[in-house]
Amino acid sequence: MLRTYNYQDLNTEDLQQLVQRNVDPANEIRTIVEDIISNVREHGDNALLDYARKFDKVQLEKLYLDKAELAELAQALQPEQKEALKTAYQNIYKFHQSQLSNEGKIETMPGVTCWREARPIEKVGLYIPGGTAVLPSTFLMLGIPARIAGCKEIVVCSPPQKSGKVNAFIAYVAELLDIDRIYFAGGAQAIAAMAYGTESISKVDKIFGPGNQFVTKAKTIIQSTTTTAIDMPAGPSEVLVIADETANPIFVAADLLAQAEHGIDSQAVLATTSEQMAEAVIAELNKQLPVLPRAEIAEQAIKNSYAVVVSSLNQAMQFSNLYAPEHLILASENWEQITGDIINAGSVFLGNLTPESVGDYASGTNHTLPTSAYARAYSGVSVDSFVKKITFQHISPQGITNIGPTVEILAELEGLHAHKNAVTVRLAK
Ligand SMILES: NC(=O)c1ccc[n+]([C@@H]2O[C@H](COP(=O)([O-])OP(=O)(O)OC[C@H]3O[C@@H](n4cnc5c(N)ncnc54)[C@H](O)[C@@H]3O)[C@@H](O)[C@H]2O)c1
Ligand SMILES: N[C@H](CO)Cc1c[nH]c[nH+]1
Ligand SMILES: [Zn+2]
Repeated sequence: MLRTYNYQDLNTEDLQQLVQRNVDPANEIRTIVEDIISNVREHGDNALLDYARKFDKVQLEKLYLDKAELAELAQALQPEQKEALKTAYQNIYKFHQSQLSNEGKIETMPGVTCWREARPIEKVGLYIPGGTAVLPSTFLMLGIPARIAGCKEIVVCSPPQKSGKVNAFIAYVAELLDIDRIYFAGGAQAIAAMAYGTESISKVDKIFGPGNQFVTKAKTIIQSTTTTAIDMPAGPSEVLVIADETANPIFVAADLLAQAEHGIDSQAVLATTSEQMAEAVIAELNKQLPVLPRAEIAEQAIKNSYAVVVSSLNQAMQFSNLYAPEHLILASENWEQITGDIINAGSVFLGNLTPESVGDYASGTNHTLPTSAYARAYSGVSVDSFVKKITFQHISPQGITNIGPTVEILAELEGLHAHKNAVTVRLAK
């Protein structure tokens, strides 16, 4: 069920192929998405209504739910469900609030002072996935840092459910976050609407949130064609588990399946130092998978997944750094030996008692993370993602005497005499 490779049999080309995911060689996804984007640009709200009919099978009467409608929907929740969402809210809030740091002022030379201050991005767009599963946890993961950062306008889009509404959990999170409206827009059309604006939806400065291949492709396209920025490419979920002989195969299989159940294009990879462990995990997958309610989805994802047998934890880490997983689980009693070697990963789960699911929901870390090897260069969402850091400098009378001659020489060297003069006129005073 899980393809297994021996690391030592793989050459560099095999490894490169193995770590590739979600490639779109014939540009099929790009072509579909470009067409959706230009349709939304041209037809605005009407295009969104058409796509809701086409992709979400919903005939919408209006494009959003307001605060009163959301509050009414939220009443359907049981007290323990509200409590669970509140606990998650508090933990995520605590962890993200700790990210608000005030950097000190630095005197680079006597009288020359430099510093940075954070300012919120004013208009942000949050995409909350809702195709194969509705994800209120993603709403918390994006809404909390946006609120902590102090963003003025928060536009929220999520695909409409068959009921023509949003689900009660999403409605309750909207209440916790004090959100005024949720727009019914899913997929690439939601991203286009927030990047260009429509009659109802404001154009935003930056779009956040994970999604399927259509959402992710739309984000990467609008990033290069509009002035709207994106958090990162955060596509189909993936996990890489490093397991040695101290791992528990029941836990490892459960962790692989937890990400496999997200979508047929999710990927769950095992890198193990023990052939017996690989066999035991496969036996567990065979037991645990068929009884899952989302077995069909998970089975497809597991077909798209594999195990690699390595000779040491160091070799496992070498492979993991090449793969650059969204989630990395160190299923070993010896995890402390190898954390220092982690170079590329979105979020890391240490030891045998730390399931990835805790990060998905409630430990406090953010679950919006780079996929498809983008963890080589991107970090996951944080409060920093919602602010710009503006640099400041101040030069005192002593400072201009100290730094002025250096700038004059450098400006002269570049042949930029007006630059030099801006210093010279001050030195002459
Ligand atoms: N990386 C992360 O941080 C992270 C976090 C949470 C979820 N995820 C991933 O987000 C994804 C959510 O995907 P989803 O599909 O459930 O929901 P989604 O909201 O991303 O996508 C649903 C929308 O896709 C569009 N769509 C569906 N089929 C289409 C088609 N054939 N052509 C054009 N558009 C189409 C529709 O508009 C639909 O509303 C999953 O893959 C999950 O693994 C990633
Ligand atoms: N694992 C997802 C990120 O890839 C996040 C999530 C939301 N709900 C459950 N899981
Ligand atoms: Zn998950």
